[in-house]
Formats: sequence, structure tokens, C-alpha cells
Amino acid sequence: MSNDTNVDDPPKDEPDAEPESDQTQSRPRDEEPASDRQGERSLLEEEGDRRDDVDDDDQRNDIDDSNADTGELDDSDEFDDPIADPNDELESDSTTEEAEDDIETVEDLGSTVEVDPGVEVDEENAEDDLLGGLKVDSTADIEVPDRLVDQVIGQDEARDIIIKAAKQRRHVMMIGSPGTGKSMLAKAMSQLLPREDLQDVLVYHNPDDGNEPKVRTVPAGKGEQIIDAHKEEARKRNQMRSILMWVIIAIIIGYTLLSPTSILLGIIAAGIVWLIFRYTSRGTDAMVPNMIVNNGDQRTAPFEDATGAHAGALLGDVRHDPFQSGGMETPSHDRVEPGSIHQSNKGVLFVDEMNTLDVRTQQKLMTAIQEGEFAITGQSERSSGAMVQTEPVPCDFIMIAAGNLDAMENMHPALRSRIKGYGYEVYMDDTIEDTAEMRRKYARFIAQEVERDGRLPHFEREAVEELILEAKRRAGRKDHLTLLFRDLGGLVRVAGDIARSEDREYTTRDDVLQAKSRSRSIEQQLADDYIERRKDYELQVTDDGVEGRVNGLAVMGEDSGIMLPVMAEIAPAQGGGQVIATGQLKEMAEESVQNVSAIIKKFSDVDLSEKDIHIQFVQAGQQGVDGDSASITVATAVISALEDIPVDQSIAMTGSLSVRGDVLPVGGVTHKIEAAAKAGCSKVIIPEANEQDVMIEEEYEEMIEIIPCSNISEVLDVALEGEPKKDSLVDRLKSITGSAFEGGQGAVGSASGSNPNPQ
Ligand SMILES: Nc1ncnc2c1ncn2[C@@H]1O[C@H](COP(=O)(O)OP(=O)(O)OP(=O)(O)O)[C@@H](O)[C@H]1O
Repeated sequence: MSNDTNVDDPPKDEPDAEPESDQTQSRPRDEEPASDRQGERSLLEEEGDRRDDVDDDDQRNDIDDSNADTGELDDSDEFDDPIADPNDELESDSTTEEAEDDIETVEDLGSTVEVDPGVEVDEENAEDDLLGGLKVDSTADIEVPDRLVDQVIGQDEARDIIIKAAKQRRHVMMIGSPGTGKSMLAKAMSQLLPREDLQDVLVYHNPDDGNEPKVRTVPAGKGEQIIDAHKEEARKRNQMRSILMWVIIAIIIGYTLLSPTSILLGIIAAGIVWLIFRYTSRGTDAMVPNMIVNNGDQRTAPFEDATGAHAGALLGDVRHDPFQSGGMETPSHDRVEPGSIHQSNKGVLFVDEMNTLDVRTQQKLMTAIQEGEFAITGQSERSSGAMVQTEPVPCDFIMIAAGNLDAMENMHPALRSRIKGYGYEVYMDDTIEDTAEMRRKYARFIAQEVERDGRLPHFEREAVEELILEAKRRAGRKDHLTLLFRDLGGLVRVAGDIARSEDREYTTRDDVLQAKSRSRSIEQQLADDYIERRKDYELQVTDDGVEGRVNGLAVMGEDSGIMLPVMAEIAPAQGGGQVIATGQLKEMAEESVQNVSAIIKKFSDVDLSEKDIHIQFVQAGQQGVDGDSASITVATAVISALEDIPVDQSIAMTGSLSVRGDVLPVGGVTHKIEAAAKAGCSKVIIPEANEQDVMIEEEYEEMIEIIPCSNISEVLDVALEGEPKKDSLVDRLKSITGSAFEGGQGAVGSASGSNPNPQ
């Protein structure tokens, strides 16, 4: 493989380039994609002229390597192989033409694709209708578009980039939550790439060096013809050899019959002849090339998902041969296995969680991206395959690297910069604005999932409405719908399965409700179990007030809330006042404790250097506490302990606290409120800014009162029982905050210009 390409070379294809075939001849040699150079002009052009003169094996000796690098392409797609008849009609030609009608080229695609749901829409009432005005009784009435790119909902930026990148042959990195459509978009891209560029790749025996098999590319569909022609040729040769062998054996037998004294010699001679012929016929079979990439039946450009692939599967491999000599061995070209990078030539290589590939593999992948070709060698040093290295095999793929933020951080920096420098990066959205058009698309998504599954009953209108409500709820954001479609698709399947198990024609709203309770995540099940156990021990909600104890709320996983009490205790300092936090606090929570102490120091006469403040996240266990969403809980617990004022135990709370006393928004409020209700709390304090995100289930609405607060004084007002002592911390906070917090972010520090605690 050549190493002369600089890492900083420009990409081989320019943006908005003309179709390659028109360009190739005028393009300077250095700018041509390697696979073009090697591919379209491809195989053995000179050899055909000689086919009548020389023996088959010798012909392959004559493969002129230098031609493979001249860069002169034969636009006519004419292809010569020593065996295949170059005048044969390519079967794949007709397929290509037919399919051209089905699949639009990239140029024909607009950057946004409006999809007609195929049914009438009541535009007037669309905004108020959960189905966006779709006049349907069930999902059976909704048409599902054929192309994947049209099935993608939301992710407008990612979709536009995919369309653009397909046109310009650029790499893309997609980062975002699981199940938001990364692999779907990558697959969609492969449908947008031109099919006429596809190639078959053949590996030939190299008579000059058995360990360096030759590699040739031919237009897709031609490979199979070549293989068939080679097999036919081998069959004919073997037939001729057999006839010759039997003639010789017959002569020997005839001769021995005439002189019976040498019967034994005759039998031995016949046996030797037989063995010689058998041995040489093996050689004839072995000369059939090995087609490692067969795109003959491919209806779209290839899509290869190499997520979690080990080096061999990704980069190709050469199998071990236990019989390495003596005529028993399998020729090296027959042992060559392609990797995903080769199979995705002219198509899309999708790698999710790129960081799981080891560094060496990432480096090799980078080389493959740079060069557009990559020789195949045995991946295991102990295998005889490691002796073999093919000529470079084309791997001119578009790379789609995907993952979450961690994947990006741990990716090989050079590989990342390669993708970034010569491609696009896009962050996938988790939610999308809830509009009538979007709801119509969600209804179509359900129809899509039903059709894709093939066995599920279609969904009644009310069932679709319930699922769209669920999508709103899962968004956790006002006027938004979740884009975590994999999970939503899971719910569709469970609901459909319930209806199917009861042999019903349609899936109903009840099925969806049942599916929701059945398809609880592990975290939800754990959280519910946890709440139930704590109820058994009466560890959480009581009617009495308790000093220094507050019911905090946390999120487990992505979709379940849990109640975690926080306790504070003040003790005389033993060597300078400290804040001591226990209960598997994580970094962010430690920080929130520090913020809280800033407020206490500012608004209290208490000399904190004389006190140790102990804070415990009671029985936080494995769940721990992440984020700073517990900081108003910590502040309330500490203030209650400092001031000896009990906290109402029927209240739970969540909210982040700024060092100046503002209550800032947090994530997962809906799940947290539901957890508080399940635990038996009658009130829950949430940040005012989160009020719009609340989408709790009907059953909890009656159970709990939601109290939005914008600053710590409002929180204390609701949570603390009894009146604070005059000039105490609570009293000071209360007296200044009324006006001071109204300004929002200005909050406590700048409150009314008078610092209550001048020290
Ligand atoms: N934006 C979307 N529009 C329509 N359907 C979607 C979308 N995103 C995901 N889906 C549905 O969810 C399924 C799973 O999505 P996909 O595998 O593309 O997610 P992903 O982002 O690649 O997730 P992961 O990173 O876990 O592999 C898809 O097959 C499709 O049915």
C-alpha cells in the first residue's frame, strides 16, 4: 500500500463535483480517488489480446501492474478478463437502469423533504388536534414513504447534512442520544448514493509472489460473470485433462495386458498418471479468482454497520491455512476475506461508539480513509495469513461515525480531525417543537413501525393520540415531543403485541396504556421497588416536621424519579469549620454543598468556622446524587438544622440553587414529581422555570400539589414550619428576598443594596 499521501492532502473529491465518470480523465492523477484509478479501468486490458496466444496461467503472469496506476479510464466500461468474454452483456446493466427510475439521484433531492401523509388534513383544527388534523380512523389509512430519508422525523439539520454529504461524498460525525436516528440516517444516505459507481472486487492468484495476491475491480455485476467464466474454463480444462489421462491409462493397461509379466508395473504407472492429473487439476481450480466484494445484486450503495467490529471484520483478514505447502495448501488469494471498509466501497461505513475501537484499529481506519484503498493482511500474527498481503483493495467509503459525547471525547484525535476537516459534525436533537405537522409525522411513525414489523395490528385513532401524548410527556419540555424514537417504537411494539395476543384487528388506547405499565425500564422498576421498600420501613413521609431533614428528589436512568432524603447536622468544629458530605456524593453534588454554604455564610451571624456542617444523602446507595438538582434540598436541610426549625415532611423538593439564592431549573421534573406522589408526599416544590415542563400522568395530578418557587426564601416559606426567630438566618433571608429576588438573577447578593451580614 502506498504511503505517499499526506494526511493534510485535500479530499479526493471536491464538493459539488461533477459525477466522477465525467471528470476522471481530466483530473490530475494525484486527485483521483484511488479506487477510480484502480477500478474502472481495472483489469488486464492488455491481456485479452494475448488470450489466444498464451496459456491461462501465463496470461496472469502478464498482468501489467504499471497499467493499474496510469489513471487512464475506459469510460465505456469495457472490461477484459483473460477468461470472461468482454462482449458479454452485463446483466446488471438492465437492473441499474430499472433501479434508476426508482431511486432519485442526490441532485434531485431538495434539502428538505416534505412528506405527504397521503390522507386529507383538517387544516382549520390541526393545531388543536392531537393528530395534527389527520382525518384518519387508524394508522392503516396513513401512507408510509418508501425512502428512509423521507421517514426520518425531526433532525432537520442532520438530514440536510446527510443529503449534502452524500452529494459531496463527505464524512459525517453524528453525536447524540441513542435511538434518535443516527444509524437510520446513515442507511438513508446509502440510498442516496449513485449505484452506477458500484464495483465488484476480485482477488487473483499472483504467480510471481504467492503471498501478494492481485486485486482487480470491475463494474458491479461483472464479477460474477468472470467467476463463472473462470469456472467454466477450469471445467473444460479438467475435462480435457481427464480425457487425456484416461487415454494414457488405457494405453498403459493395453500395453500391460499384452505383456502380463509387467502387470504390477502397469498398475503403478497408471496410478502415477492418475495422481499427476489429479494434482494438476487442483491447480486449475485454484486459478479461479476470489470475489471478495459482490455488488451484483445490490439495489442501493452498500451500507455496512461496523459497530463493535474487531480488527479483522473491519479491515479484512487472511485465513490461516494448516497445510501450507506440498500441494495441499489453499492458495492465498482464496483465503482473503474482505473487511467492512472494503464492502462499503462506494457506500457508507457506519461506526457507532467509535471509541470502542482500539487505537491501532482507529489509526488503520484513518489510513484507509486517507488513501481510499487498504491492503488486506492476516490480522493474527500467529496465523499463516499474516504472511499474505494483497495489493491495495479499494475502500472509497463515506464514514459516518456516531456515538454520545463520551464517544467523541475518547476518539482518536487524528481520526476526529480527519472527519471534522473533511466532513461535517452534527449534534442530534432529543426533542422537537410540538406542531401540527410534527404530530402528523408521529402518527406516520406509528404506521411505519406497524408496517416494518409486519405482524402488528394497526393503531386506532385514540391509541395514536395516547402515544403522541406519551411523546409529549417523554420530551420533558413544554410544547415539545421526544425524538427518542427507539423507545417510542418499543412502546408501539408492546402495545401492538398485546392487541395481537388477543387477536384484535386494531390496537386500542387501552393496549397503549397497558404497554406503558408493562414496558417500564429497569430503572423505573428499581425506583418503584425502592419507593415501596422505603414505605415498608416508614422511612419517608410523615405528618410531623423534622429538623434538618428534607425529602429530596433525584432521577434514576432517564425516565424514573426517586425520593432521597437529605439530612443535616451541625456540630462544634474540630479544627476549623468544614462542610462534610456523605452518602456517595458525586462531584457536582459536592459543589452544590459549597454553594449553599456561601449563602449561609452571607446571611447568618453564625460563625461557620466554629461549626462543622454534616450533610448526608440518606441511603443514596448506588443511585448516588448527580447534578446540582439537590442544592435547594441541601440548603433547606442545613438552614433548618442551624436554626432549629422543623421541615414539613409531607413536602418533597427539587431545584438548583445559585450562590445568590435563585432557584434554577433542573431536569426530569415530571419523573421527580411522580416519584414524590408515589412516595405519599402531598406537595412538591419545583423551580418556577420548570413549571412548563410538567407533564405528569392524570393519576398523579390529584395526589400532589405542585409549588413553583423562584428563590430560596419562597422555598423556606413553604417548607419550614413555625415562625423564624427575629434576626435569624431565615428571618433575614425572608425580609430581604421579597423585593430582592423579584429581579431574578440579581438575587440575594445585590438585595436592596444592604448586606445583612456585613462581616
Ligand atoms: N428521527 C427518526 N425518525 C423516525 N424514526 C426514527 C428516528 N430515529 C429513530 N427512529 C426509529 O428508531 C429506530 C432506531 O433508531 P436508530 O438505530 O437509527 O438510532 P441510533 O441513533 O442509531 O441509536 P444507537 O446510537 O443506539 O444505535 C429506527 O429504526 C427507527 O425506527
